[in-house]
Amino acid sequence: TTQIKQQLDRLKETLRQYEYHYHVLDNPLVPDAEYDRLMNELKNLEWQHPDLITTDSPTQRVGAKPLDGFAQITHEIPMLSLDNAFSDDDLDGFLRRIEDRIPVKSQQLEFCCEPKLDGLAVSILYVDGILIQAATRGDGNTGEDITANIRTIRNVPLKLNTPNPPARLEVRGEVFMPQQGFEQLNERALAKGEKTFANPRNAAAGSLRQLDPKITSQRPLVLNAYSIGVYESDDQLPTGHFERLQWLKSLGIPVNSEIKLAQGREQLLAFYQHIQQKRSSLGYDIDGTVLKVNDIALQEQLGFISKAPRWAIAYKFPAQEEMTI
Ligand SMILES: Cc1ccc2cc(C(N)=O)cc(O)c2n1
Repeated sequence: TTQIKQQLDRLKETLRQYEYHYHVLDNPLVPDAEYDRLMNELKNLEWQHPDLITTDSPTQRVGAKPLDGFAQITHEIPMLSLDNAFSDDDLDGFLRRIEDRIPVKSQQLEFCCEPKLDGLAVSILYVDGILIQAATRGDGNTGEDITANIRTIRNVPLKLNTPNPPARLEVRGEVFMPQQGFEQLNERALAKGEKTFANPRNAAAGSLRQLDPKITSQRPLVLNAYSIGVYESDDQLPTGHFERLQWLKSLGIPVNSEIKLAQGREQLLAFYQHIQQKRSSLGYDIDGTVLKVNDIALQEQLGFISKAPRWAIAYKFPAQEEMTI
């Protein structure tokens, strides 16, 4: 069966590369028909040799049966929320509080800037490069085990795209539902006389809280990573947050394409205005931007205020007039 094993490994690795290029690099290598053909070839071969099926196979995204409930998971490192800014003055207060604590003028400081995705924060643990466990943020200290549901999200890799993975890597990110998928889901629900969701965030939350992964698997969910939690490896991580996110992307973890480095107050405001102008054309809901001191050593010096980091701020947009349908 070594012959069969080699054939299975080749098929799995090829499908993983196709998924990486399609979902993470946004640059498909082959037409969907070719991807589907290979996936069916792998499914048939695994059906003939069920004993050779591995948990990281691209065919193993949808769990067998529905759960009775969700187990609780305690986060080794608390998942904290962000302090908010609602005006340029609030942003200036954030910058001043940083300058009060570290001997660096904010004009010289580099920030990692990103759109603030309006979804649910999750934690995904990879051990030796294999997806082992996933949890909701919950109250920041304990969340729900949603591993079976996270596995169904097509842009979440079941195996990291590297020959020497870290012993343990916890990826933190936001799971959201793009607007188009949300509208199609509600149309289908209406047609079937089922309940509709008020907004994409509720739809994403409802989809992740499904006890039956087969239902979650049919929901158009997307993950975008935004930070690293637990990390155990012989290799050091990059010393900047932006560089860490690019490293995650090289491992096959999807990262939002709008994330940029900015230096000083003017460039922060320019990023905020740039994203605000793009907001209606992004294709997914955001409620502002997240601006983080990029240098990890400085983040550690700045630490956290009670529950939110002193080194990051969510600069939110004014509430949009809700469309009354
Ligand atoms: C530390 C932290 C906490 C919550 C976050 C939430 C988002 C988000 N909703 O996009 C992005 C981030 O970079 C975050 N960063």
